[in-house]
Amino acid sequence: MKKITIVGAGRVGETTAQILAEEELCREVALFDVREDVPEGIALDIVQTAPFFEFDCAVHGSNDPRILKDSDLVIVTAGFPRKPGMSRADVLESNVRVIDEVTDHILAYAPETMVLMVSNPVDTLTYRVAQRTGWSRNRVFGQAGVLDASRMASFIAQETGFSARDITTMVLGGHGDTMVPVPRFCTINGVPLSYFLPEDRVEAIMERTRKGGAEILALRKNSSAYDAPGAAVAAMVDAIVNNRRRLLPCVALLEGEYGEADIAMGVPCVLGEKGVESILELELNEREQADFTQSASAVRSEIERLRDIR
Ligand SMILES: NC(=O)C1=CN([C@@H]2O[C@H](COP(=O)(O)OP(=O)(O)OC[C@H]3O[C@@H](n4cnc5c(N)ncnc54)[C@H](O)[C@@H]3O)[C@@H](O)[C@H]2O)C=CC1
Ligand SMILES: O=C([O-])CC(=O)C(=O)O
Repeated sequence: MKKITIVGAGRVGETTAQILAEEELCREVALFDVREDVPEGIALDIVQTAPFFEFDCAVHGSNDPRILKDSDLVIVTAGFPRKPGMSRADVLESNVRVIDEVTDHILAYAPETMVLMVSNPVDTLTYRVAQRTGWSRNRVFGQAGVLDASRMASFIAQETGFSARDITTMVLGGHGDTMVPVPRFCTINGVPLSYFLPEDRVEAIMERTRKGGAEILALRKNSSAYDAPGAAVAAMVDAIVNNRRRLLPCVALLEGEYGEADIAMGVPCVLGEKGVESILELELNEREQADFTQSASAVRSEIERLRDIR
């Protein structure tokens, strides 16, 4: 992949840019932000780490949206993070305005690109971008489940003492308090989680995962998470640029899968060079499906609020 543009040179945008450059996941990382001079400053700072990390990927920043030209992938991290005590949905109205403006830049300057949404509430804003662009669902998708699954894996690692490298987890649904961790699909090097942990501990880990973003926000105080979010976005980028066809939970537009349509939310997807190549429809048990449906209602109520925003 030649060029990746990150829109929103804030905490998540900067962390992501640094990882993309370090891992040489493209030849050029571009940063766009409305804060005067800031994207140029961040780009310069990242470029100066090149001798340490031994990369020669170019990094540029600008306040001019024409920097989006020729992007193969645009990652959108622009907009307001929530503050302690708020839900992600509480920034919907403020962030829709930002995202509509960003989408118009994408349509004007990068009409051939794929779009990876990060800004919250990510399910509803992914839906908004898909509606406004009219692009096919392989090209417009979002990051949530990769992060939520990594949180769940880290909690399981702490609880069991096993390496996080050996832990595979699955979190579906909307990226909010109704997200759906699925312990039935979690293993430690292929061994089901239930072999190691009793049900009440698994339930506690599921609950901590659902509140994982809020836990960090409460501790960091002036910022929501950005280290693990940046790494999660980079993992998705790696799957795309290397055409790995990884099975990852992504925010995707549903067309009947899991009994839902006209909505974007987290489902297991095959992620490769064309973006979301397909959606895997797992057979959920009764509780998992009920939780997924409840999560879809929460996302749908946000999507309904979009109608009142001009
Ligand atoms: N999907 C996920 O898993 C995660 C999503 N997020 C979300 O990502 C977003 C960014 O979070 P942070 O980086 O911590 O926030 P931040 O406040 O550090 O950065 C946001 C940046 O967006 C820029 N911006 C605002 N309006 C813009 C516009 N019209 N065009 C271009 N840039 C614009 C701001 O100037 C700022 O630099 C938030 O909505 C947050 O909730 C954060 C972590 C994980
Ligand atoms: O908690 C937030 O608002 C940011 C986010 O989405 C996360 O860290 O999961």
